Amino acid sequence: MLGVLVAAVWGDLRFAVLYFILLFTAITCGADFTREIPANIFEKKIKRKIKGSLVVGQKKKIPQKPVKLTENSVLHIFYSSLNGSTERFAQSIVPILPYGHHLHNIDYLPGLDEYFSNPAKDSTYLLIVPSYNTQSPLDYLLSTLRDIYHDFRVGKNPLLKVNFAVFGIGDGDYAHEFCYQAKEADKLMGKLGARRLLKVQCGDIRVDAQGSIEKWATVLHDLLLESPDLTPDDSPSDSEEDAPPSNSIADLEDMGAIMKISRAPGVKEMVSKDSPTYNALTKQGYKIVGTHSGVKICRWTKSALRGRGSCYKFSFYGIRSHNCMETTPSLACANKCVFCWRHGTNPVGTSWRWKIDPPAVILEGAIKGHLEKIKTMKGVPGLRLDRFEEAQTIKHCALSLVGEPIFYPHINEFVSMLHERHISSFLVTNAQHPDAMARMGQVTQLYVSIDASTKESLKAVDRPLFKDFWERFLKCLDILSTKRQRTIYRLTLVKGYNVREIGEYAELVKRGKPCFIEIKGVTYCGNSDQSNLTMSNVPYFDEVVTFTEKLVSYLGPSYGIAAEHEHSNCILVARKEFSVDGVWHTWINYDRFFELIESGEEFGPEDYMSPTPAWAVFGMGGFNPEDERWRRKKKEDAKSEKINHAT
Ligand SMILES: Cc1cc2nc3c(=O)[nH]c(=O)nc-3n(C[C@H](O)[C@H](O)[C@H](O)COP(=O)(O)O)c2cc1C
Ligand code: SF4
Repeated sequence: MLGVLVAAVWGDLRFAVLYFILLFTAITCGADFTREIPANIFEKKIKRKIKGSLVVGQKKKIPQKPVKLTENSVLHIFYSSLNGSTERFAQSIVPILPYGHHLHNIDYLPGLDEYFSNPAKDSTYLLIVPSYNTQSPLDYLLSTLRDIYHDFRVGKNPLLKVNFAVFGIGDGDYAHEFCYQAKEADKLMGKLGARRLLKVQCGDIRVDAQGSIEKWATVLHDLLLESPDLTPDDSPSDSEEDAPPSNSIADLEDMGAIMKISRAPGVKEMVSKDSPTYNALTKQGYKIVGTHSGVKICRWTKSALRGRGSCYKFSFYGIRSHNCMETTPSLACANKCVFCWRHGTNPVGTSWRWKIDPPAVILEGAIKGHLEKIKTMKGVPGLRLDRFEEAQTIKHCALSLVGEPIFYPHINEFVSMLHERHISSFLVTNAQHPDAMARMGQVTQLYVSIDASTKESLKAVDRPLFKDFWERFLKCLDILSTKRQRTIYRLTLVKGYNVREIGEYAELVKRGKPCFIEIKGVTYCGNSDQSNLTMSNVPYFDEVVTFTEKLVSYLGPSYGIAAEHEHSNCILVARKEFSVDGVWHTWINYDRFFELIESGEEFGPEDYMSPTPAWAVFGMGGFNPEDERWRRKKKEDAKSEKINHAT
C-alpha cells in the first residue's frame, strides 16, 4: 500500500497502477509477502521422506513398495573397469550376496539398454561404478541411462519393478569429482523409477574401498535376505534434486544401524565352546565347526569303508556312503521331534539370533573335520584300502545331520560352494521356514521331512516351536510344488503316532507333488527324558511295505514303487516320469548335474536322471552285490541301534 502512495506522490500514475495490480494478485492468491522468502529455497537439499509423508521439494511421488523377494528374484551385478580394480571388488562381494546372481562387465555387455529399458520383473541391480574424469566405457552406460530417460517410446518409469543400489569406487584426491559418475548413475536409476535399497555409497581406493564394499554387500544381504519386508531407502525416485549422494564413511556407519542383531557386538554364539550343548554334542561324536555348524561321520560311511554296505541312498540314487559327508550349517532348529537322537541337547529357536559364520569357513571346517574322522578309521579291522583312498575325495554332502540347514542365512552360497567343488547336495528341511524355502536355490535333491500328516499328529511328533507350524508346513509344500528341482518327501513312520493316516499323507503328496517319496520306519535311538519311543514304535519292513502299497493306491497312476533298501527299513516311491520304457531312473547322473549347473541354463530333474540298477528295484532287497552282507551279533546290534541314524 505504501508503494502505491509513494508512486502516486512521485506523480507516476503508471507505477501506482502496476503496484496496485501486483498487490491485489498477491492477496487473492494467498501469498504472504510479510514473511521472508529464503533465498536458497531451490537449492535446499531434499530431506529424506519419513515413512508415509511426502518429500519436501519432490516433484512427483512414485509409490515405493517394500522389497519383496520371490524365488524368481535375480540379482544382477553390473560393473565397469578400465584397470581391473572395480572388477576385483565386484567379484569379491559375490560370496557375500544372497541367491542366484549374474555378474556383468558392462564394458562388454551385449544388449545393455535392454536391461535398463525392459528389465525382468523383481530383479535387483547392483551397480559398482568407478569414476574417470576422462573418456571411458562407463560413459556409454551413463549415456544409455540418459537416453532411456528421455526416450518417449520407453515408458516413463521402466525400472519400477527393479530394486537397486550403487557403490562408487573413486579416488579421494579428485575432491569434488570424487565418485561423481557413481552418483550420477544413482540419480539416473532413481529417475528411471527403480526402487533404491540404499543411498549411494563410495569407497576410496586410497582408504579402505575393499572393507567399505564388503560392509555395503553385507548390509544388502541382510536387507534382501534376512528381512525381505524391510522398507528400502525411499529417497525420491524421480526428482532432479535426488537424495544427496554421500561419499563419507559416516554413511557406512549409518548402514550399520540396519545391520542385523547377528552382527552386533556381544551377540551370542549358538554353540560356544564352554556350553553344555558343545560338550553333549562332542560326546555324541559331532565335530563342532565354527559356532553353529557340525559334522559327523555316519555309520554307513564306516560300513562302506569296510565293504559292509552303503546306506539306502546308494540303492536309490547312487550315493556312495564312503564318499559322503554328513554335515549341517545350523545345529539349531524350530522343533523338538520325539525321534530326534539329540534328545534335547540341540539349540532351538524360531529366528536366527546368533553370530553368523561365513560359508567358506564352515565348508573348510566341515571338510577338515570329516577327513580327520575318516583318518581315524585307518587301523579298523576289515577296512578296504581302495575305499579308504576314495574316501579322501568327498563327492556328496548330506545337509541333514541335525538342526535345520535352511535356517542358516547363507545356505545358498554354501550349497553353491559345494557344487563348485563337484560335491552334490542333499538338503533336508523340516518345512517350518517358508521364506527360506522360497529363496532356496538349486540343490541336487531337496527334501522335506513329512513327519506326520495332520496338524495334531505333527504337533505330537515334531513338537514345533512355531504356533502357526501347520500353516508354515503347508506353505512350504506349496512352494515345493513350484520348484523345478528333484524334490523328495521323507516320511518317517512311527508306530502308534502316524502310520494310520494314509489318506492324509496322500493329500499332502498331491499338494507338494514331490518327484520321490521315501518311506522309512523310524530308527530307535534309545530312551531318554526327552523321548519315550521304544522298539515297539519301530514298524517291521512288512508294515512299511503295506503302508507304501496303500499310499500308492491312494495316489493313482502318477506314482509307483521304484526301489527298496530292506536293511534300512526304507522304500522309494517315484513319479512315473522317472520310469523310462519300463525302467526306473531314480539314480542321479552327477557329472551331468554339474555340467548343467555350470552351463547356467535352466534345467529340471529329468535332465540328470540315470537308470536304477536291477538289484535296487522294489522286490530285490536293495543290497549292493559288490558289498559283503554282514549281520551283527545281537549285543552289538542293540548297542549300535542306540547311537546311529541313517539320514
Ligand atoms: C584416468 C583416470 C581418471 C580418474 N578420474 C577420477 C575421478 O574423476 N574421480 C574419482 O573419484 N576417481 C577417479 N579416478 C580413480 C579411479 O576411479 C579409481 O582408480 C578406480 O579404482 C578405477 O577403477 P578400475 O581399476 O576398475 O578402472 C581416475 C582414475 C583414472 C585412471
Ligand atoms: S546315511 Fe546319510 S550321511 Fe550317511 S552315507 Fe548315507 S546319505 Fe551320507
